[in-house]
Amino acid sequence: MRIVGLTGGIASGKSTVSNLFKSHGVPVVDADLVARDVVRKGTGGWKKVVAAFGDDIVLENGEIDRACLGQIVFSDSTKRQLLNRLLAPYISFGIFWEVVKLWIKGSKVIILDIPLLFEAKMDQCTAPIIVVWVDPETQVTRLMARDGLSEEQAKNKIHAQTALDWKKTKAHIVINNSGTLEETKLQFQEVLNQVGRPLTWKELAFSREGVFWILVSAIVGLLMVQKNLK
Ligand SMILES: CC(C)(COP(=O)(O)OP(=O)(O)OC[C@H]1O[C@@H](n2cnc3c(N)ncnc32)[C@H](O)[C@@H]1O)[C@@H](O)C(=O)NCCC(=O)NCCS
Ligand SMILES: Nc1ncnc2c1ncn2[C@@H]1O[C@H](COP(=O)(O)OP(=O)(O)OP(=O)(O)O)[C@@H](O)[C@H]1O
Repeated sequence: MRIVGLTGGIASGKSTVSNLFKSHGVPVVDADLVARDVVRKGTGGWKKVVAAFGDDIVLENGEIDRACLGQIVFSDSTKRQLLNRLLAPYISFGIFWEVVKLWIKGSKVIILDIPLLFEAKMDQCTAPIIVVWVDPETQVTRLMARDGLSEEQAKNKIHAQTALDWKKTKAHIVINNSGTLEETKLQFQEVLNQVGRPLTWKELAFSREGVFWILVSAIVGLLMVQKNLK
């Protein structure tokens, strides 16, 4: 199985690119969705977060007030690190489980769309790594427009993440999403070809079929050895 890492900065265009993958039939594990699931009312993650940040971040319906928690953690790095530490085990397990489900289905190539790929050290389990890059001005403008933020709020969120230019240096593939959607789609075609090339032996061995054939070969080998010993 090939697990492709898709990362970037906030509002750099990860979801835009992951939607292109989905529309070409390539399954995507979205870490932001997993991160939402693990703090649903009553879950273990919810309990940890409420115990650490207090009832002020809980809405009347019992769910976490994400906007309020976001305001706290995006302007205070100590609190952000605390939130990351509390949720990391739940998010890692949630991602692992989503990958296992796709493995069981027989998917050979999957995309892991995760903003904190390097910070969570998940870059070690993914290859190739795609970084969706955007120039700093466009990033601020798109983030302000999408989330209705002031320039200061948008910059706070951007600076809460590892620099996008650094992530770019760690990428196997860079998609420059600073231009139009059409320009991004043109780059995407080439990326799709690269991602879809035949699996390596190692990737094949970790696919569902690979494990099946390894097991069959081991059983046949054992039977032959037993037969020869008789
Ligand atoms: C702070 C929270 C409540 C804000 O929720 P909100 O709905 O406003 O934003 P959403 O979850 O859609 O995230 C939007 C983007 O913010 C960025 N972001 C989210 N969490 C973090 C973080 N801890 N550090 C840096 N950037 C982050 C990502 O680029 C993400 O794509 C939420 O992001 C959260 O619970 N974050 C901690 C979990 C986490 O690490 N998520 C990232 C997935 S690995
Ligand atoms: N090439 C483009 N041209 C114009 N707008 C774009 C382009 N790419 C993305 N956008 C817009 O920019 C915003 C951010 O894009 P997107 O949601 O894909 O980013 P993201 O990296 O997934 O964000 P997040 O980190 O918050 O999950 C969206 O409103 C999207 O419609």
